Amino acid sequence: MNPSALPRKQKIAAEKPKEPKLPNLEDRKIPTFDQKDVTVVFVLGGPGAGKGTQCAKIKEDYDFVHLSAGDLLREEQQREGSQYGELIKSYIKDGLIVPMEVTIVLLENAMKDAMKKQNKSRFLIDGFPRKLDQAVKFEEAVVPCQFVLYFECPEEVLLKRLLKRGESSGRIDDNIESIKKRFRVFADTSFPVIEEYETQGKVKKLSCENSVDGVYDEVKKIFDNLFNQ
Ligand SMILES: Nc1ncnc2c1ncn2[C@@H]1O[C@H](COP(=O)(O)OP(=O)(O)O)[C@@H](O)[C@H]1O
Ligand SMILES: O=c1ccn([C@@H]2O[C@H](COP(=O)(O)OP(=O)(O)O)[C@@H](O)[C@H]2O)c(=O)[nH]1
Ligand SMILES: [Mg+2]
Repeated sequence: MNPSALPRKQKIAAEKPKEPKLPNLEDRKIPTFDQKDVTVVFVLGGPGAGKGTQCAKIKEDYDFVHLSAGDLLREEQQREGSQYGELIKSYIKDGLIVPMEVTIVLLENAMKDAMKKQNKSRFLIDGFPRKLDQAVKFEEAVVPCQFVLYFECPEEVLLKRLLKRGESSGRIDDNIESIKKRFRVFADTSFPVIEEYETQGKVKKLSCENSVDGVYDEVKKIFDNLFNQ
């Protein structure tokens, strides 16, 4: 149908939705928080490595707040009236990395909220940063991380776990097509973040092939050394 034949209201709906305006972080050169007051641990690993599972256990034992970047993005995607809903959905489905401005603002707001309402100062940031520029910007604008907890895992183990999780997660990216894209993005874009932190001597690497409790025993060795229970 010729769009000029449509009444005005329908014409607008037929147009491609405009890209939403992103928060501007360019001028944010001074971190919001001082590293002396706020502890951030980045928890990284391929999709399905067990980041969320282990963070749920750590937060119980060591008084951390668990902030999953993926969960915050999914919440924002579903929030009524969000200008980023469509954008987030399409990036997640394709396993791509949502523009960092959106994720950083969601994380920073969640941190402020937990500090104010729960008086917390220790944060596990799960599944972020997934790209070098995100790591640089977060440390510049929010707070530098103390260290990176990296769960190493072969792809065949990750694949098995994700397909199993997909039976009940309802996630639009726990299907074979999206999983393959996520593996590619992890290897090409996210792994360099871990390599960069390795050069800074900040990575604590663990295998995640053991049972949940077996992996957690290794996690505990690291956290017992650093934090009071
Ligand atoms: N050590 C483990 N052994 C077996 N299955 C695990 C282990 N850790 C997590 N899982 C399962 O694998 C899936 C992915 O774990 P999850 O914590 O969601 O990983 P991530 O957040 O890294 O994607 C979940 O279904 C979880 O129950
Ligand atoms: O900092 C982030 C974290 C997540 N994501 C998106 O959210 C998806 C799911 O991330 P999550 O960490 O929840 O997946 P997991 O690794 O836990 O399976 C990713 O594939 C990305 O599309 C993103 O864009 N930026
Ligand atoms: Mg997760």
